[in-house]
Amino acid sequence: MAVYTDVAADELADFLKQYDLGELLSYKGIAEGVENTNFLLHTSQGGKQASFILTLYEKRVAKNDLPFFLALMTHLAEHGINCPLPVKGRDGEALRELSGRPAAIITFLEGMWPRKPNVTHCAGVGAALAKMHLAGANFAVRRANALSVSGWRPLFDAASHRADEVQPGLRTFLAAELDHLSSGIWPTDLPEGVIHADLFNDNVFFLGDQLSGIIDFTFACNDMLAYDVAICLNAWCFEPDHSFNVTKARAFLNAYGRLRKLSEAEEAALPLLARGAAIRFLLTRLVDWLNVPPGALVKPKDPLEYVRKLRFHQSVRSVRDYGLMPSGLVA
Ligand SMILES: Nc1ncnc2c1ncn2[C@@H]1O[C@H](COP(=O)(O)OP(=O)(O)OP(=O)(O)O)[C@@H](O)[C@H]1O
Ligand SMILES: N[C@@H](CCO)C(=O)O
Repeated sequence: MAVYTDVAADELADFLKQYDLGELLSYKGIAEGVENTNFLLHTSQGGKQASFILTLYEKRVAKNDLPFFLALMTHLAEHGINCPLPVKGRDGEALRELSGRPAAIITFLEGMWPRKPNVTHCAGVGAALAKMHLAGANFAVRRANALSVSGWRPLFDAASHRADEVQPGLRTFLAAELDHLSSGIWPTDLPEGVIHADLFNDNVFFLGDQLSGIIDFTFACNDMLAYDVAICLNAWCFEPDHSFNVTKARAFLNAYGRLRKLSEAEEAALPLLARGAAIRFLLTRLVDWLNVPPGALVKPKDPLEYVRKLRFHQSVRSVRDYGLMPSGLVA
């Protein structure tokens, strides 16, 4: 996360009076991330210290969607997924307002996100993603994916006139890819469920090589489960020089498939879904790159990383290129 909205100490102390979290010892803004404002809080109660995360929801989050995210975290935690839990105030409410923004406190998760993901991390993520998909199966609340195909064109329109400032030719490249993906080829009949939709390495915590939990459900929604797999292929299976690491992909896909087997149709759609996932993050990054709010504590993420990833997916012919032997074929 980042810090877009400042919170004064007395304002926060007043805010915390609505909770049973004890006395505020300290708080600080978290510079990581790009979407929302986050603070790490330390409180003390009866001589015991505790840590929490306070989130102020910013630009891309619709207020009406917040109950979905908070209920989802509770549901997943109740179904064996280690994720933060929303903290309720004395009035039983987890969602309220602070500094003019919707705000919630969530529990602190131990662990570190991996700066240099290895094959073991990728396998851990595959298993965690499959567990999350299975755990979300009976979650009754629904939220459409605002950042699927129909959400990409408005992002393009907002940024395309300046795209060539970031890389010459980028506008034409994006326009052609968008036309292709919105030409009626996007799958509509693959298995759906609750997806995380942003399971990047900074949203997955590990203790050593052991996955300890997942965070940041502010893009979670109902969509194709295989689309979440495609997002992770983008986020976890490329090297810092943006070359694709098929060993990581194989480890990730095999670990996922051991818990939730991809159907033949899902496997066949994976290259297309990976292209869609790449353009989704390319576009949000491009918009953010060109629109850093003055004074915000945030480091925008590089959109061009996703141009290279997208070019790779454009060259993929089947899941074999992702390290998987297609179902139905004998190895
Ligand atoms: N429940 C938590 N427990 C511990 N640390 C947390 C927790 N939630 C957030 N953090 C810390 O805050 C950072 C940013 O959080 P988060 O990824 O939710 O922000 P964001 O702005 O939504 O980021 P992104 O750019 O990934 O969308 C995390 O990388 C982590 O260091
Ligand atoms: N995980 C995203 C940021 C949040 O949407 C990215 O790396 O672009």
